Amino acid sequence: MAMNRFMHPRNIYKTPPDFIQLAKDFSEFSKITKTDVTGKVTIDFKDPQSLRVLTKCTGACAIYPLLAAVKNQWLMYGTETDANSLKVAQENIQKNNLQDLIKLKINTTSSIIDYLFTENETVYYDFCMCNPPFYSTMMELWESRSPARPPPKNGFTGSPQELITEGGELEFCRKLIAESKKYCYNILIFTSMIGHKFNLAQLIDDLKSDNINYTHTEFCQGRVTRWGLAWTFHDYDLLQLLPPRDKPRKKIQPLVFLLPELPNCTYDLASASNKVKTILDRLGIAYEVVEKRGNTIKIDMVAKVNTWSNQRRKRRQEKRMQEETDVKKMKSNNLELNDMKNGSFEITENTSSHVQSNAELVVNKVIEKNNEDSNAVRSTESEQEGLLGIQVRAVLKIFKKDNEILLETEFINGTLGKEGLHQIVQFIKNNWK
Ligand SMILES: C[S@@+](CC[C@H](N)C(=O)[O-])C[C@H]1O[C@@H](n2cnc3c(N)ncnc32)[C@H](O)[C@@H]1O
Repeated sequence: MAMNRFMHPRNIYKTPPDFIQLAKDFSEFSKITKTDVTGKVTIDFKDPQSLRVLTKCTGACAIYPLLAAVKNQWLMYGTETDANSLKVAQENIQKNNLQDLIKLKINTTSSIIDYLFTENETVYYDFCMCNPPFYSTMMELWESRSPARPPPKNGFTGSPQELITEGGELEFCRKLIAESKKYCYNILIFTSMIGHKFNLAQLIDDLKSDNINYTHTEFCQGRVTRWGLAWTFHDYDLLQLLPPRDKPRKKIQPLVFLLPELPNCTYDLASASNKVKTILDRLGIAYEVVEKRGNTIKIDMVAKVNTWSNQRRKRRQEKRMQEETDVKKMKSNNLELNDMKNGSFEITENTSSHVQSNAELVVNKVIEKNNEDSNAVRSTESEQEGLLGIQVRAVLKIFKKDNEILLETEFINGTLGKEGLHQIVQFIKNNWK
């Protein structure tokens, strides 16, 4: 679904770019355009090469300083760690003759804004904007899109250094927040673009718990949604930056479950979260406590194999197989005993198969059938393991409210979708004893 109807009121693409004019101005762009039956000029948004040419004609590097300088004549100061990106950005600035408005500086440190103030602590900026690399690894980049979703309508155009940073955008923005505290008087408003909604929620929690004044918004364009986060340490009304949305989007309420009291256990957060962890261990689901503060514990869990569904069927099957093996053993012992009594021959495994009774044949058939079934279960699991994909990744928030311990779940990604997470929650509920 195109998100254009939720576009920010000041989004410059509210008026779509004029592809006919671009094709006239840039011969390279005219080569990738197509004219449809209605005469509309368009490009293939799924083709990375077409997107690369398009972004080249609208400016990919230092794009925000360029837009701010051209639209508002703001003085912008751009920073970049990648020498090549900095070079291309500098060329863009010169081509547009904006070197008086935009200055660039290479950042050779691991800081984000810290290094800007090492030489001069008395520089002041109205605001800072950050477009962080979104992912922590190439793997996360690919896994960020659930295979359950249709293929992306747009190709990826970012290079690895543009898209990847250690700890992903969450840690990048946390670092920016930490550095912002140090330079709270040098910059009036701090802002960052956020690529993942679950990171926005985490960062908002961080700002809230530090009592920092913040606001956030959504950028909707084409089929992409991104989020913007702004915070300040000054007495500044951030809400005036954001006019209310004319068409509010439906808010998805998180799913919250009551975790009842456990027998022989104190009813508190620690016991409840330990129980959740024990159940996740039992399911072989990897997890990490990502937050522990006050009345809240947050667990980031990643299930790579579906170990929770059909548990009852698997248990019934195992029990039946055990009973059948016991029956078989008993019968074979009886046979052995009879033969010993008759003094005819010693039973070996080979000879016993020749003296199977019909009943045993039936038993063996059932065992064979059951083995087939359990192999089928195993092969599906090993196929799933072979895929090395994520079945369900979610954040489990266990918190105390009004003397009750609650579990709130947030689906992040995974091939089994939200249904997979519901099944895990159901498993937790069934085993809450
Ligand atoms: C998503 S890209 C944005 C590219 C470009 N700044 C723009 O807005 O068009 C993120 C960029 O952040 C750069 N980067 C990563 N760590 C940085 C840091 N500590 N300081 C400045 N830039 C950094 C990366 O090299 C990458 O080019």
